[in-house]
Amino acid sequence: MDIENLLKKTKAILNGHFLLSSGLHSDTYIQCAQVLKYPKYAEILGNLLSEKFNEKPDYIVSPALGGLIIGYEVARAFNVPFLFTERNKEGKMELRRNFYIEENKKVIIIEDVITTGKSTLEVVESIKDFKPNILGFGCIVNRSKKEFLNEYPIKSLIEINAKTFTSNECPMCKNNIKLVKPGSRK
Ligand SMILES: O=P(O)(O)OC[C@H]1O[C@H](OP(=O)(O)OP(=O)(O)O)[C@H](O)[C@@H]1O
Ligand SMILES: O=C(O)c1cc(=O)[nH]c(=O)[nH]1
Repeated sequence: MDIENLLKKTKAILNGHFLLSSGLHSDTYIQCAQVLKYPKYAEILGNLLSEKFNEKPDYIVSPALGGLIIGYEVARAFNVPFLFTERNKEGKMELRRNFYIEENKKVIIIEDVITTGKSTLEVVESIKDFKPNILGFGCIVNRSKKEFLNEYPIKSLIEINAKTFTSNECPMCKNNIKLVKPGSRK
């Protein structure tokens, strides 16, 4: 499947001036909710992402909100439980809702987009007390230009090389283009 074409066709690739989860600015934003709003595409993307891993996990874990749909579809493809983390009032990522992982279980963390990897590593931190055996990270779009995050492999359906800027060096800020914040991080 041509993933770039699918993202374009579903209008998931946006151009403008965006504040990313990491605080960086970019002229490109991949709004995966636009492609994932079609259940058939979500299922196909989940299947394709599951095929990138050669070991079956015991659990898929994703951060809310962006990771929910694709994480669920990858879990469905593997036929394993899907757990999600969410932020508490202080903004700290937590596993809630009585979710737990038995010790030494194989876990894959699934995201919609990885830019800096900060959110993914917050998921790792939030489940570390369960001593998981993390097989790797998966995402629809890898913007990080990395194949590994810490020691773990990043498997993606597409790598997109979109530029990011700090607010000081952002050319869109200099041109007074309105800044849009699509994500949910406070
Ligand atoms: O690799 P990073 O630099 O951490 O950026 C990627 C993260 O940003 C987005 O989430 P966001 O925090 O915007 O929240 P949302 O998914 O709830 O909208 C996305 O869903 C990833 O989780
Ligand atoms: O870094 C982010 O926050 C981010 C970038 C992107 O292209 N899409 C997204 O959902 N989040």
